[in-house]
Amino acid sequence: MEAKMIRRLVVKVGTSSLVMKNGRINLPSIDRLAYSLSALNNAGYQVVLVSSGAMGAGLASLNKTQRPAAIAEQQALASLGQVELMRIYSQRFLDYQTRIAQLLLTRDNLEYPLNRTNVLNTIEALLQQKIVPIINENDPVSVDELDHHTTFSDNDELSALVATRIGADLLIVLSDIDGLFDKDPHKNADAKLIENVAELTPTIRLSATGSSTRFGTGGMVTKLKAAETILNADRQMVLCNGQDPRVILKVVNGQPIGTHFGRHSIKPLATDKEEF
Ligand SMILES: Nc1ncnc2c1ncn2[C@@H]1O[C@H](COP(=O)(O)OP(=O)(O)O)[C@@H](O)[C@H]1O
Ligand SMILES: N[C@@H](CCC(=O)OP(=O)(O)O)C(=O)O
Repeated sequence: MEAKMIRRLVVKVGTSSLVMKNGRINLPSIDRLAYSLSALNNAGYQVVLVSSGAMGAGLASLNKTQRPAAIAEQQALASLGQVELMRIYSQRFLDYQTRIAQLLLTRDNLEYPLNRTNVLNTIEALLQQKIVPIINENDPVSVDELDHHTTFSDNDELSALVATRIGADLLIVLSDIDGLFDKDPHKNADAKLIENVAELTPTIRLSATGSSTRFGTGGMVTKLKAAETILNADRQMVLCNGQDPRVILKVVNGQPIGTHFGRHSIKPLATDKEEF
Protein backbone atom coordinates (compact mmCIF):
# COMPACT_ATOMS: atom_id res chain seq x y z
CA MET A 1 0.00 0.00 0.00
CA GLU A 2 1.51 3.33 -1.07
CA ALA A 3 1.79 5.89 1.75
CA LYS A 4 0.30 9.33 1.02
CA MET A 5 1.31 12.45 2.90
CA ILE A 6 -1.46 14.15 4.84
CA ARG A 7 -1.58 17.95 4.83
CA ARG A 8 -5.27 18.86 4.73
CA LEU A 9 -7.69 17.00 6.97
CA VAL A 10 -11.32 17.10 7.99
CA VAL A 11 -12.37 15.81 11.40
CA LYS A 12 -16.02 14.94 12.04
CA VAL A 13 -17.17 14.73 15.61
CA GLY A 14 -20.55 13.23 16.52
CA THR A 15 -22.94 14.17 19.30
CA SER A 16 -21.88 11.14 21.32
CA SER A 17 -18.34 12.53 21.65
CA LEU A 18 -19.59 15.97 22.74
CA VAL A 19 -22.44 15.15 25.10
CA MET A 20 -22.21 12.72 28.01
CA LYS A 21 -24.77 9.97 28.58
CA ASN A 22 -26.40 12.06 31.35
CA GLY A 23 -27.01 14.87 28.82
CA ARG A 24 -24.32 17.26 30.10
CA ILE A 25 -21.78 18.75 27.68
CA ASN A 26 -18.52 16.81 27.69
CA LEU A 27 -16.14 19.69 28.38
CA PRO A 28 -12.98 17.56 28.88
CA SER A 29 -13.62 15.96 25.51
CA ILE A 30 -14.11 19.32 23.77
CA ASP A 31 -10.94 20.57 25.43
CA ARG A 32 -8.94 17.60 24.11
CA LEU A 33 -10.41 18.12 20.66
CA ALA A 34 -9.38 21.79 20.69
CA TYR A 35 -5.91 20.82 21.95
CA SER A 36 -5.40 18.19 19.23
CA LEU A 37 -6.64 20.30 16.33
CA SER A 38 -4.64 23.30 17.54
CA ALA A 39 -1.49 21.16 17.74
CA LEU A 40 -2.01 20.01 14.16
CA ASN A 41 -2.81 23.53 12.94
CA ASN A 42 0.35 24.76 14.62
CA ALA A 43 2.42 22.00 13.01
CA GLY A 44 1.36 23.11 9.51
CA TYR A 45 -1.65 20.90 8.85
CA GLN A 46 -4.81 22.51 7.44
CA VAL A 47 -7.69 21.49 9.65
CA VAL A 48 -11.47 21.66 9.18
CA LEU A 49 -13.85 20.49 11.91
CA VAL A 50 -17.35 19.24 11.12
CA SER A 51 -19.17 19.21 14.42
CA SER A 52 -22.60 17.95 15.39
CA GLY A 53 -23.92 18.68 18.85
CA ALA A 54 -26.13 21.73 18.37
CA MET A 55 -29.23 19.88 19.53
CA GLY A 56 -27.29 18.13 22.28
CA ALA A 57 -25.93 21.46 23.54
CA GLY A 58 -29.42 22.97 23.30
CA LEU A 59 -30.85 20.17 25.41
CA ALA A 60 -28.03 20.50 27.94
CA SER A 61 -28.59 24.24 28.34
CA LEU A 62 -32.31 23.60 28.96
CA ASN A 63 -31.47 20.78 31.37
CA LYS A 64 -33.34 18.26 29.23
CA THR A 65 -32.35 14.90 27.75
CA GLN A 66 -35.20 14.12 25.32
CA ARG A 67 -35.26 15.65 21.84
CA PRO A 68 -38.66 17.19 21.04
CA ALA A 69 -40.66 15.43 18.32
CA ALA A 70 -41.81 18.50 16.34
CA ILE A 71 -39.38 19.63 13.63
CA ALA A 72 -39.77 23.33 14.45
CA GLU A 73 -38.91 22.63 18.07
CA GLN A 74 -35.84 20.62 17.05
CA GLN A 75 -34.76 23.52 14.85
CA ALA A 76 -35.28 26.01 17.65
CA LEU A 77 -33.23 23.74 19.89
CA ALA A 78 -30.43 23.52 17.32
CA SER A 79 -30.30 27.30 16.89
CA LEU A 80 -30.12 27.75 20.65
CA GLY A 81 -27.50 25.02 21.08
CA GLN A 82 -25.32 26.11 18.15
CA VAL A 83 -24.51 29.38 19.92
CA GLU A 84 -23.62 27.54 23.11
CA LEU A 85 -21.50 25.01 21.22
CA MET A 86 -19.55 27.73 19.41
CA ARG A 87 -19.10 29.70 22.63
CA ILE A 88 -17.40 26.65 24.17
CA TYR A 89 -15.32 25.91 21.07
CA SER A 90 -14.24 29.52 20.80
CA GLN A 91 -13.14 29.59 24.42
CA ARG A 92 -11.29 26.25 24.31
CA PHE A 93 -9.51 26.89 20.99
CA LEU A 94 -8.40 30.32 22.22
CA ASP A 95 -6.77 28.61 25.21
CA TYR A 96 -4.52 26.95 22.61
CA GLN A 97 -4.07 30.20 20.64
CA THR A 98 -6.15 29.05 17.69
CA ARG A 99 -8.88 31.05 16.01
CA ILE A 100 -12.03 29.44 14.70
CA ALA A 101 -14.82 30.42 12.30
CA GLN A 102 -18.33 29.06 11.79
CA LEU A 103 -20.03 27.84 8.60
CA LEU A 104 -23.60 26.51 8.71
CA LEU A 105 -24.41 24.69 5.48
CA THR A 106 -27.25 22.96 3.69
CA ARG A 107 -26.75 20.53 0.83
CA ASP A 108 -27.80 23.26 -1.64
CA ASN A 109 -24.79 25.27 -0.56
CA LEU A 110 -22.45 22.54 -1.78
CA GLU A 111 -24.47 21.53 -4.84
CA TYR A 112 -25.36 24.78 -6.60
CA PRO A 113 -22.19 25.92 -8.39
CA LEU A 114 -22.27 29.59 -7.33
CA ASN A 115 -23.00 28.77 -3.70
CA ARG A 116 -20.37 26.06 -3.73
CA THR A 117 -17.72 28.39 -5.12
CA ASN A 118 -18.48 30.93 -2.40
CA VAL A 119 -18.34 28.31 0.35
CA LEU A 120 -15.09 26.82 -0.95
CA ASN A 121 -13.50 30.26 -1.36
CA THR A 122 -14.43 31.08 2.23
CA ILE A 123 -12.88 27.85 3.52
CA GLU A 124 -9.70 28.43 1.48
CA ALA A 125 -9.39 31.99 2.78
CA LEU A 126 -9.78 30.77 6.37
CA LEU A 127 -7.23 27.97 5.95
CA GLN A 128 -4.71 30.38 4.41
CA GLN A 129 -4.97 32.42 7.62
CA LYS A 130 -4.60 29.33 9.83
CA ILE A 131 -8.16 29.75 11.10
CA VAL A 132 -10.02 26.48 11.78
CA PRO A 133 -13.45 26.43 10.05
CA ILE A 134 -16.09 24.68 12.17
CA ILE A 135 -18.99 23.41 10.07
CA ASN A 136 -22.41 22.11 11.03
CA GLU A 137 -25.57 21.56 9.09
CA ASN A 138 -27.78 24.65 9.08
CA ASP A 139 -30.51 22.77 10.91
CA PRO A 140 -33.11 25.60 11.10
CA VAL A 141 -33.34 25.74 7.28
CA SER A 142 -32.58 22.13 6.37
CA VAL A 143 -36.04 20.69 5.78
CA ASP A 144 -38.09 20.09 2.67
CA GLU A 145 -40.92 22.20 4.05
CA LEU A 146 -38.71 25.23 3.68
CA ASP A 147 -38.30 24.45 -0.02
CA HIS A 148 -34.71 23.42 0.15
CA HIS A 149 -33.59 20.96 -2.46
CA THR A 150 -32.54 18.24 -0.05
CA THR A 151 -31.16 17.92 3.45
CA PHE A 152 -28.06 16.14 4.61
CA SER A 153 -29.23 13.02 6.33
CA ASP A 154 -26.46 13.51 8.83
CA ASN A 155 -23.15 15.26 9.39
CA ASP A 156 -21.27 12.11 8.32
CA GLU A 157 -22.36 12.75 4.75
CA LEU A 158 -21.69 16.48 5.06
CA SER A 159 -18.14 15.83 6.29
CA ALA A 160 -17.37 13.53 3.34
CA LEU A 161 -18.75 16.07 0.86
CA VAL A 162 -16.73 18.87 2.42
CA ALA A 163 -13.61 16.66 2.50
CA THR A 164 -13.80 15.75 -1.17
CA ARG A 165 -14.75 19.28 -2.30
CA ILE A 166 -11.78 20.86 -0.53
CA GLY A 167 -9.46 18.04 -1.65
CA ALA A 168 -8.68 16.87 1.89
CA ASP A 169 -6.16 14.04 2.14
CA LEU A 170 -7.89 12.47 5.12
CA LEU A 171 -11.27 12.43 6.84
CA ILE A 172 -11.31 11.30 10.47
CA VAL A 173 -14.78 10.37 11.78
CA LEU A 174 -14.95 10.23 15.56
CA SER A 175 -17.76 8.08 16.86
CA ASP A 176 -18.94 6.30 20.01
CA ILE A 177 -17.61 3.02 18.63
CA ASP A 178 -14.07 1.73 17.90
CA GLY A 179 -14.68 1.41 14.16
CA LEU A 180 -16.68 -0.65 11.68
CA PHE A 181 -17.45 -4.14 12.97
CA ASP A 182 -18.81 -7.14 11.07
CA LYS A 183 -22.10 -6.49 12.97
CA ASP A 184 -23.38 -3.94 15.50
CA PRO A 185 -21.29 -4.52 18.68
CA HIS A 186 -24.05 -3.00 20.82
CA LYS A 187 -26.26 -5.91 19.82
CA ASN A 188 -23.70 -8.69 19.21
CA ALA A 189 -21.02 -9.45 21.81
CA ASP A 190 -18.95 -11.45 19.29
CA ALA A 191 -18.69 -8.61 16.71
CA LYS A 192 -15.19 -8.21 15.21
CA LEU A 193 -13.45 -4.99 14.18
CA ILE A 194 -12.68 -4.62 10.46
CA GLU A 195 -9.29 -2.87 10.26
CA ASN A 196 -8.98 -2.04 6.57
CA VAL A 197 -11.56 -1.45 3.86
CA ALA A 198 -10.32 -0.80 0.32
CA GLU A 199 -13.71 -1.46 -1.27
CA LEU A 200 -17.31 -1.51 -0.04
CA THR A 201 -18.30 -5.11 -0.72
CA PRO A 202 -21.92 -6.31 -0.26
CA THR A 203 -20.85 -8.09 2.98
CA ILE A 204 -19.47 -4.86 4.40
CA ARG A 205 -22.61 -2.93 3.47
CA LEU A 206 -24.76 -5.57 5.15
CA SER A 207 -22.79 -5.23 8.40
CA ALA A 208 -23.91 -1.62 8.89
CA THR A 209 -27.15 -0.77 10.64
CA GLY A 210 -28.60 2.34 12.28
CA SER A 211 -27.78 3.99 15.57
CA SER A 212 -28.60 2.21 18.80
CA THR A 213 -27.70 5.12 21.08
CA ARG A 214 -29.99 7.82 22.43
CA PHE A 215 -28.20 10.88 20.99
CA GLY A 216 -26.76 9.63 17.66
CA THR A 217 -28.70 9.77 14.41
CA GLY A 218 -27.27 8.05 11.33
CA GLY A 219 -25.53 5.02 12.85
CA MET A 220 -23.13 3.06 10.67
CA VAL A 221 -25.21 3.44 7.50
CA THR A 222 -24.35 7.12 7.05
CA LYS A 223 -20.72 6.46 7.99
CA LEU A 224 -20.47 3.94 5.16
CA LYS A 225 -22.08 6.48 2.80
CA ALA A 226 -19.35 8.90 3.82
CA ALA A 227 -16.74 6.18 3.24
CA GLU A 228 -18.17 5.57 -0.23
CA THR A 229 -17.81 9.24 -1.17
CA ILE A 230 -14.22 9.20 0.11
CA LEU A 231 -13.29 5.93 -1.67
CA ASN A 232 -14.82 7.18 -4.93
CA ALA A 233 -12.56 10.22 -4.70
CA ASP A 234 -9.58 7.95 -3.90
CA ARG A 235 -9.00 9.64 -0.55
CA GLN A 236 -8.65 8.15 2.94
CA MET A 237 -10.99 7.98 5.91
CA VAL A 238 -10.46 6.65 9.43
CA LEU A 239 -13.44 5.80 11.63
CA CYS A 240 -12.47 5.53 15.28
CA ASN A 241 -13.61 6.07 18.85
CA GLY A 242 -13.81 9.73 19.85
CA GLN A 243 -13.94 9.07 23.60
CA ASP A 244 -10.52 10.71 23.82
CA PRO A 245 -10.16 13.03 20.81
CA ARG A 246 -6.37 13.05 21.21
CA VAL A 247 -6.65 9.85 19.15
CA ILE A 248 -6.62 12.24 16.15
CA LEU A 249 -2.89 12.83 16.72
CA LYS A 250 -2.19 9.09 16.70
CA VAL A 251 -4.18 8.61 13.49
CA VAL A 252 -2.33 11.43 11.74
CA ASN A 253 0.97 9.89 12.87
CA GLY A 254 -0.02 6.75 10.95
CA GLN A 255 -0.83 4.48 13.88
CA PRO A 256 -3.34 1.73 12.97
CA ILE A 257 -6.46 2.75 14.89
CA GLY A 258 -10.12 1.99 14.20
CA THR A 259 -11.15 1.23 10.62
CA HIS A 260 -9.10 2.64 7.77
CA PHE A 261 -10.94 3.14 4.46
CA GLY A 262 -8.77 3.65 1.39
CA ARG A 263 -6.23 2.23 -0.97
CA HIS A 264 -3.25 4.15 0.48
CA SER A 265 -1.76 4.46 3.94
CA ILE A 266 -1.19 7.57 6.04
CA LYS A 267 2.13 9.39 5.98
CA PRO A 268 2.39 12.30 8.45
CA LEU A 269 3.55 15.71 7.29
CA ALA A 270 7.28 16.13 7.82
CA THR A 271 7.49 18.66 10.65
CA ASP A 272 10.22 19.61 13.07
CA LYS A 273 8.29 17.68 15.74
CA GLU A 274 8.91 13.93 15.64
CA GLU A 275 5.56 13.03 17.16
CA PHE A 276 2.79 14.80 19.01
N1 LIG B 1 -21.38 -2.79 11.80
C1 LIG B 1 -21.37 -1.87 12.77
N2 LIG B 1 -20.18 -1.54 13.36
C2 LIG B 1 -20.13 -0.59 14.33
N3 LIG B 1 -21.23 0.09 14.78
C3 LIG B 1 -22.43 -0.19 14.23
C4 LIG B 1 -22.56 -1.18 13.20
N4 LIG B 1 -23.87 -1.21 12.84
C5 LIG B 1 -24.53 -0.32 13.59
N5 LIG B 1 -23.68 0.32 14.43
C6 LIG B 1 -24.09 1.36 15.41
O1 LIG B 1 -23.68 2.67 14.96
C7 LIG B 1 -23.43 3.46 16.12
C8 LIG B 1 -22.61 4.70 15.77
O2 LIG B 1 -23.42 5.68 15.10
P1 LIG B 1 -24.12 6.94 15.86
O3 LIG B 1 -24.93 6.42 17.01
O4 LIG B 1 -24.81 7.75 14.82
O5 LIG B 1 -22.88 7.68 16.50
P2 LIG B 1 -22.23 9.14 16.38
O6 LIG B 1 -23.04 10.02 17.28
O7 LIG B 1 -20.85 8.90 16.88
O8 LIG B 1 -22.27 9.58 14.95
C9 LIG B 1 -22.72 2.48 17.04
O9 LIG B 1 -22.80 2.87 18.39
C10 LIG B 1 -23.44 1.16 16.77
O10 LIG B 1 -24.48 0.91 17.70
N1 LIG C 1 -26.77 19.02 13.03
C1 LIG C 1 -27.20 18.19 14.13
C2 LIG C 1 -26.55 16.82 13.96
C3 LIG C 1 -27.42 15.71 14.43
C4 LIG C 1 -26.64 14.48 14.97
O1 LIG C 1 -26.97 13.96 16.02
O2 LIG C 1 -25.56 14.05 14.29
P1 LIG C 1 -24.51 12.86 14.77
O3 LIG C 1 -24.24 12.99 16.21
O4 LIG C 1 -23.26 13.20 13.97
O5 LIG C 1 -25.09 11.53 14.38
C5 LIG C 1 -26.77 18.83 15.46
O6 LIG C 1 -25.82 19.63 15.47
O7 LIG C 1 -27.39 18.57 16.48
